[in-house]
Amino acid sequence: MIIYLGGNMGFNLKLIYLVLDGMGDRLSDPVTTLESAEKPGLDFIASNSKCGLMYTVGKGVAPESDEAVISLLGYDPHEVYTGRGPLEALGAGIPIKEGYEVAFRANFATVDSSSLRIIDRRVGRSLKTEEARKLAEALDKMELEKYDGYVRVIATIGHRAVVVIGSRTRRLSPMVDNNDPAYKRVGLVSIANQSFNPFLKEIEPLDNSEEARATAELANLFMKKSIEILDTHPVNKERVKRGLPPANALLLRDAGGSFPRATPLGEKYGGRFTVLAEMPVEIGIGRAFGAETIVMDPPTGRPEIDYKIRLEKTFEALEKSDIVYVHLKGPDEPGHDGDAALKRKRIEEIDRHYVQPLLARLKDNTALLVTADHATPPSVKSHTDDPVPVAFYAPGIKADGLKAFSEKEFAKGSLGLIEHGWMLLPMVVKYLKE
Ligand SMILES: O=C(O)[C@H](O)COP(=O)(O)O
Repeated sequence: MIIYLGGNMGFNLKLIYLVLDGMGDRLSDPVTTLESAEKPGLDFIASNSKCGLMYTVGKGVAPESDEAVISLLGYDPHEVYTGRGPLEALGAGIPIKEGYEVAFRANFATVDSSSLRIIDRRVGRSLKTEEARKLAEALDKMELEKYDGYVRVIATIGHRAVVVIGSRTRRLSPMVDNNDPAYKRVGLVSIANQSFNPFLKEIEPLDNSEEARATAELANLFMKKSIEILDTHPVNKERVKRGLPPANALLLRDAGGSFPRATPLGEKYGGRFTVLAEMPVEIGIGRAFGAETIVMDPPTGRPEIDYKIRLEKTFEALEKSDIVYVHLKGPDEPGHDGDAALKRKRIEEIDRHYVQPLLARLKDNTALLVTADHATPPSVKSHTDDPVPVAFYAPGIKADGLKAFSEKEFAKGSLGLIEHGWMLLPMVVKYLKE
């Protein structure tokens, strides 16, 4: 990975780029989570910034986080994207052999093992990372009967995992469908389905190549064998005894067989670029795009401690960087679960323990850009294509003086409606260098 070590090329201001995962709701929601939350820090930013709304990838696209984050970093995902699987693999520290291996993002899930009906795509969010590790170990290095095939399975955080399907002798292809019906594959990109038939699908090749056919066959072989092994695994037996759902299948999505080839972040913006991330996919993006990438431990459930650590790391990184991108997962999960009260609490926690103390310490050599990678409205329980709020605060900037940090209020902002997330950062960097 290339990390740009060049000096600060003309930055007059440094930048903290704060992205709150899934923070936005629907513009059409009667009251959005942001509107109902107590968040004096974000509201201060709203009244002292230039504000607007932004489609993070484009109108009509309900993006997954990875394509949205790539876009927020200033790259058109249609040009550089190679699938989420390899980014998750890079985040988990797994190399992939381009041409002979295909990586998928995977979810441990609960299914009815005879009908293959999906009971819960995330094992009720009750699977501990330690349990997932044991289950993954039972599947990892599985040999497949065809095409000299084999599998790597690595658990990452909670129910999340990476699955790599490989062949020792045959070339494989990422052009295969998801077996996870919650995401529709369009080319290499996946789009969240707002409703779907809850059954595990067979993986289909997406083109007529031998490589795609072989990859789909190997993935389906793995699926069958993995359900047999998981269903009777002691971790699952123990979970069922305790009244918990078993993690007895893996949902695969977002196959990819290579890493993005793009100008590294530091070189693109002519400065030192750091990414602070807690989830494997954002860690993978930081690494794939050549940023200095700082891994934050997953949240412990004690926000006052977790955000204090994140804040310290932000300021440490700022010492050595021109741009520090900080990705906080907080609001996204309760959005997916339709839990509006918890989403509100997550935003309030970030405000109290991260944003307010950050504002108190912000020096006049630093600007702040705050937005979300997509909306995850509790009213929909999935990502949507709604535009998200974006605020740019810089010392001395002519602010819009908006009353609150919210979707509807930001529709009045001077930044207007930004059509693509990738337009934002180049514009901001130009300002930082003026
Ligand atoms: O939480 C995650 O990993 C993703 O952002 C959402 O993925 P999911 O729909 O599989 O929960």
